[in-house]
Amino acid sequence: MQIRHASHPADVSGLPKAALRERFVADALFEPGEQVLVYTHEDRMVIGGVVPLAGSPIELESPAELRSDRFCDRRELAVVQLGQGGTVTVDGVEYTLAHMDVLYIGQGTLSVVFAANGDEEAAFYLASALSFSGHPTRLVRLQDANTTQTGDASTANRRTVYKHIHADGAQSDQLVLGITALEPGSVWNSMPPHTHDRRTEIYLYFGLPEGHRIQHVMGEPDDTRTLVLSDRDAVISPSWSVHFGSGTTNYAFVWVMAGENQAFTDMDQIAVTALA
Ligand SMILES: O=C(O)C(=O)C[C@H](O)C(=O)CO
Ligand SMILES: [Zn+2]
Repeated sequence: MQIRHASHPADVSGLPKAALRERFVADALFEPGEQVLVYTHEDRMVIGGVVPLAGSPIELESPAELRSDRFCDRRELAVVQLGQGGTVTVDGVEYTLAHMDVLYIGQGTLSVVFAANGDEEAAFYLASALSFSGHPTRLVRLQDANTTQTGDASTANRRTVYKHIHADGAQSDQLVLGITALEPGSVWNSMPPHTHDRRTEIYLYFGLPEGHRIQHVMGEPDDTRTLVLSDRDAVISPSWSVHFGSGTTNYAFVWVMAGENQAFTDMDQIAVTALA
């Protein structure tokens, strides 16, 4: 498992671009036939990818760094289907996840097995936080997620925000998770920008066609840094950092938060004119 340390904003300001990427970007998460995990000390979140091949299920392993027999001994886990479909079997109960469906798996779960469904591509994105009170495992299909339309085509930020795991949806200890999808012609996410000093947030961009890129912006509002990201790259946003970006076409991303509270609207809005 890769380990990323927590960062102070003053250290990040002058980091060379390669070091900035090493600290905050997680790429190559989706390797055929493998489980890839990244641990960040920012709110002790873990993200990763599992890509089972047809006929070869993958059982979630607990990395040595967690010092726990099973991955969910002290953790809750969210699984998002980024591919076409696949199944997740949680303590013997099988759930089928279609594209953009999310499965919440509670702390105390003993076994999690990922499998492909025939020839469909199964690409499971994993996001986890510490948890000490096992909430029930729950499948939230895309069509059952809380849905909000926001932004405007005239400012190229028309988008749909789907919330799967949140205070009024699937219950969790810390995780708040959803998916935002930009409409054709709209490219700006999370615009106008915000911070939330009470929560870390991680974005995983997907649905970006071949040949396109995302310009992701992080850093303190008056000292921003830019990262060029590709399809299925993730980027860690410490609680002090803005997190917004623009694509060369429309795209979607999974956002997941953990920390002090679960109030989605607890954001400190930042005027576009205050960015530097
Ligand atoms: O496009 C958006 O706006 C978002 O998706 C914002 C994220 O959900 C977020 O940053 C929540 O704190
Ligand atoms: Zn946010």
